[in-house]
Amino acid sequence: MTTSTVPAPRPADNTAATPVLEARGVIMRFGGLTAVNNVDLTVNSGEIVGLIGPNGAGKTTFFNCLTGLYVPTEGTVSYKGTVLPPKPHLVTQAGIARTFQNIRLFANMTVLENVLVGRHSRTKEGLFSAILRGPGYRRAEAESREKAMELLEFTGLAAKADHLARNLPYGEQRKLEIARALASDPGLLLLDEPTAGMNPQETRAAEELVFAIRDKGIAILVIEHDMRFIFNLCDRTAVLVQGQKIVEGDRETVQNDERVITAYLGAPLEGATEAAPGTATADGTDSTNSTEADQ
Ligand SMILES: Nc1ncnc2c1ncn2[C@@H]1O[C@H](COP(=O)(O)OP(=O)(O)OP(=O)(O)O)[C@@H](O)[C@H]1O
Repeated sequence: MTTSTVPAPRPADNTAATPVLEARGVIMRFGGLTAVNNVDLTVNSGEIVGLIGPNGAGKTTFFNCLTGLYVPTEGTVSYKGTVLPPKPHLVTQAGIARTFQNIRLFANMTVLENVLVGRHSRTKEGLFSAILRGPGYRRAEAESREKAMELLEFTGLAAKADHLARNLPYGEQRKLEIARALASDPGLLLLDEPTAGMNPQETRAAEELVFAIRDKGIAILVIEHDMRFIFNLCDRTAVLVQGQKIVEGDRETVQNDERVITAYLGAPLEGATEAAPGTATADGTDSTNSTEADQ
């Protein structure tokens, strides 16, 4: 298996780690298809946890269950000990933010405005006031702008605050999505393929950004097909195959697990030399350049 050239920085002190996210027995069925099958997953404070698996394994569906976009057929999702109602705005208010596999920015709004929209769950004024600059907006404007600019500084986008989002290069659009997610002051950030479509330089910058977010005290759960990214970053990685979590553990545990190798190479193994199209191999090489699917 390929080894990383970049040692993974770890939290200075994770001894007082407490569960931030606890998913218990999550099942999501679509008719006769069980896309997520009885998955348990915990993310502790200070952790970066990876979620990997071949295309169609149920990763994004699981994220959608965690964030209230889908109501799980069975199971519970708790944030800091409280079971969450499956409603996206309540999940965001509770402290979970996410990015999507496909970029979902307001293309004709500025970079700053996009972050301000992400802030609306933490202000009384809300989305429309932020867009229309109504009376309530003025009262909260200074504080929200200050916070948004801080986030743009943090993500390296401050110089482009007044640019239209659609004019940003791809890698910066992904950063902006993260800045917008951070604007809701989350305790847990879910990243769905944050490096999809990025070049190696942008991917490396994204790694740095994820570490910096973790160092701010925000726990992270990340879906990625780029195994180098996952194994550089994550304290633990869970592997989903056909909706089931087949293994969870550190890099060595996952990389050496026969079930993971089989899942990525496909069965039967005899004579198999390539991963299925659109998947990443377990040793960290991609079989195609892009694996994005509309979710
Ligand atoms: N809304 C839906 N209705 C019906 N089936 C769905 C729905 N969403 C997802 N599925 C199915 O559930 C399974 C899991 O899909 P999902 O997108 O969660 O996989 P994934 O692991 O995120 O894949 P990828 O890595 O390609 O993004 C697939 O068979 C998919 O077709």
